[in-house]
Amino acid sequence: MDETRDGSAAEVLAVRGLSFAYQSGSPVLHDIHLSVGERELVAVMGRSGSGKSTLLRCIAGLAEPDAGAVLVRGRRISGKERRRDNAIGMVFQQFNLFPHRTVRDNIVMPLRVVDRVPLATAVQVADEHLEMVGLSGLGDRRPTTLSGGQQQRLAIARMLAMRPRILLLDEITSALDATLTADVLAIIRRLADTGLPMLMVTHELTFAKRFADRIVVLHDGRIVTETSPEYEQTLTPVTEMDQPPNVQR
Ligand SMILES: Nc1ncnc2c1ncn2[C@@H]1O[C@H](COP(=O)(O)OP(=O)(O)OP(=O)(O)O)[C@@H](O)[C@H]1O
Repeated sequence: MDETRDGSAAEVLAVRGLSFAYQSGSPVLHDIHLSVGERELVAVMGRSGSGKSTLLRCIAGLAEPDAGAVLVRGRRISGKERRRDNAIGMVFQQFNLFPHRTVRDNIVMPLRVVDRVPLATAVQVADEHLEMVGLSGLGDRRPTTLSGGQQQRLAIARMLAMRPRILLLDEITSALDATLTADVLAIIRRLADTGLPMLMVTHELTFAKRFADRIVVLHDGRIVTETSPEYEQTLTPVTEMDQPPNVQR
């Protein structure tokens, strides 16, 4: 059996020794180790270009690491499997919605095409997920008629409907104002509490401290700090974006 037992029972996602370089350039990620447990929301922070999005893309199977492994509940799975099985869902800063389809169809379509869910079931699942993110009643509208926060919540609902076992969020609130950011992150926090582990890239230290269980800091493709939000002092340099936190490499 293609199985590698390599983590504790509570560990849902484990990244082991992951390294990656784009073909055109020098290495971007170096020997990354991290884990996300049951009901955990882990924030990934770091200055621009430190490798945060690349890390999520490698974990999601959208980029193939040069070394290392990604394990889901202790089982090592290839990038192809991660993409195929919807094991790891990813929501992007750009909402990537279908503008010519209704809000409801934006959820129904991937369910039908990717998971071959019957239409009536897909519609029911879509409406349940719209309600979950506070968008019931808007199913017949076009995404372009929604606010930025509503569009982002639709993108989250669409991914959740695919029932991922882990959710990766790449700067999903960067286009939103502070109030909408807090609204969206409150939904994210509730979902984590219901048992969906998440890894969330963000530049917002205030929100990371408020909503995340742990904060992982990347600098030049290496994890330089892994801490709980209480240890604010170790994170101060990240907000200044001028030097790595003062911790051992
Ligand atoms: N498609 C690509 N081809 C070559 N190099 C890339 C590509 N995408 C990103 N890079 C480089 O990889 C490094 C990490 O980029 P990445 O987007 O992962 O950083 P980031 O921490 O997410 O940045 P930001 O906070 O600005 O989104 C950067 O030096 C970037 O220039």
